Amino acid sequence: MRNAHRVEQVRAAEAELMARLPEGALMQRAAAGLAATCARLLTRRRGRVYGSRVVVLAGSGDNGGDALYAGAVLARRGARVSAVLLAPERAHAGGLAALRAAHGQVVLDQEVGLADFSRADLVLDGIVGIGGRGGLRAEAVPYARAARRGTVVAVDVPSGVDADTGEVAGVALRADVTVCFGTYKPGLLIDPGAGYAGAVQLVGIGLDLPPADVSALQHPAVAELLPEPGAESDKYRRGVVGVAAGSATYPGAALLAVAGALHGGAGAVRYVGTAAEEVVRRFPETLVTEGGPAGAGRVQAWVVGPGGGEGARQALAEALASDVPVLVDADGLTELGRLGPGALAGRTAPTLLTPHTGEAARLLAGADGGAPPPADELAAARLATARRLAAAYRATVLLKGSTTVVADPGGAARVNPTGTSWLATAGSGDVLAGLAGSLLAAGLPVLDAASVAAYLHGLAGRHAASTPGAPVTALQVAAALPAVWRQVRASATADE
Ligand SMILES: NC(=O)C1=CN([C@@H]2O[C@H](COP(=O)(O)OP(=O)(O)OC[C@H]3O[C@@H](n4cnc5c(N)ncnc54)[C@H](O)[C@@H]3O)[C@@H](O)[C@H]2O)[C@@H](O)CC1
Ligand SMILES: [K+]
Repeated sequence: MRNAHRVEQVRAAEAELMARLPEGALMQRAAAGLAATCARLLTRRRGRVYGSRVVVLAGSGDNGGDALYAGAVLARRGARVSAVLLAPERAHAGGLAALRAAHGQVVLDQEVGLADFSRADLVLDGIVGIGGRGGLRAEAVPYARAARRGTVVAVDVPSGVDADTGEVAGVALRADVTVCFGTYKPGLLIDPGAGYAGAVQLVGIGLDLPPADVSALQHPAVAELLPEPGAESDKYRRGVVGVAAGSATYPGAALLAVAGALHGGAGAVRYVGTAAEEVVRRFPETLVTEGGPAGAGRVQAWVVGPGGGEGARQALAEALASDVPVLVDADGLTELGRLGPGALAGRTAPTLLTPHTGEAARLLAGADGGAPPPADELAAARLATARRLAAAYRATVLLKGSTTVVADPGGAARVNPTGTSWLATAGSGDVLAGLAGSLLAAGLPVLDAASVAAYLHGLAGRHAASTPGAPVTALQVAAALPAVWRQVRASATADE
């Protein structure tokens, strides 16, 4: 599990540790870790550190201090290091002195700085870290825009990315590698910020941290959560997932949701809706029932809404009246947006909403009574949007898109690290809904079911795309689920 903490949590932990350590010790730890990563990258790129060109972009705070100290270490190993000071009168005094003592150059002319930047083997972005507010200031913008040939290493966070949210106001430095200190920051895991961070490496500095603000699953945690049948399990004990999906207009959604559900670990899939004939023809193992969820017999979770069309309203009402977890997707979300949060008020079991940003906009409008906010604004503030919806509907929300975010009404949040743009294909959301519903029926808590589903779905998208090396269909994503399930399980066995 990758755990990320907000700036205020990091600051509190740092203050507590600094009080027990000699002055500057923490910065030395950070700078040493940073310099070690830079040396590795230079060695990989040029065979050695000696003689390589390194540019340090140093802002006015401690982030610049880290970068200057790391620059000094590289200069002592023979790198030709120049530091571009973006606020010369406020540059970190200790870091600057260390760099000068190691015979590093200081550049004050922007033209020269930009030329150095463009031809450096390695650039250290120490303009601003967790103390950054708002977008990059004007003097730093040319560096974010300039062409460059070398590797950019961001110090703690790419400058211009909001550490708490991943939001980017204006331009930001695009890094190949980000070396962060003490803990991951949410902004390194959530797009658009995650897209600027490149590969993220964590350097421990000994912080004693509270529970994470946001976390991202990795293989071992997913492997532990995957449901596994015990010796006693029959199909009913393993859980039955009910899928109310598809309509005369969209029969395909039924097939795709069932395909996802069949691979999610529930013991059986019960389909209700108008596409029963097609479903059984394609997936004979599916149980089918005429009518709606109310008359369908006992299930352990409902999936309602994919391709639901005109029947979505009734199916939603019947599923929500049950006392089992309900996943609401697609047309079900449109209906829920019309009804507002009151429709979930009487629920005794968890509800999971799986909107993309357009559906999220309609849900927010349903909660606030206003006009739907622009979907691109919601996409740019993914964490805040998911949390806002979770709070308004008192439901767990899986907000789909580039970096899928899952937020619980209690405040816990997970971000999905396996996403891929291959999943932006018709019907892929139906597969995800079925998969997550199946994990709910198998007994996973709702935050786990949602985040494990997003994780497997992302891996399956990558797997399916890599096999033909071409665009994938949603059915191919569903078909890849067993392979990625095995891959995750195998990695856990290898770790044991
Ligand atoms: N506090 C600590 O103990 C440690 C801090 N460390 C480093 O210190 C950083 C935090 O240092 P600071 O609190 O000094 O903050 P930063 O260095 O991140 O930024 C604050 C400075 O940048 C300026 N600034 C704010 N927004 C800006 C913007 N948009 N564009 C340009 N300049 C802007 C501010 O005027 C201020 O001078 C961390 O990110 C990390 O790199 C590490 O050395 C580890 C230990
Ligand atoms: K930075």
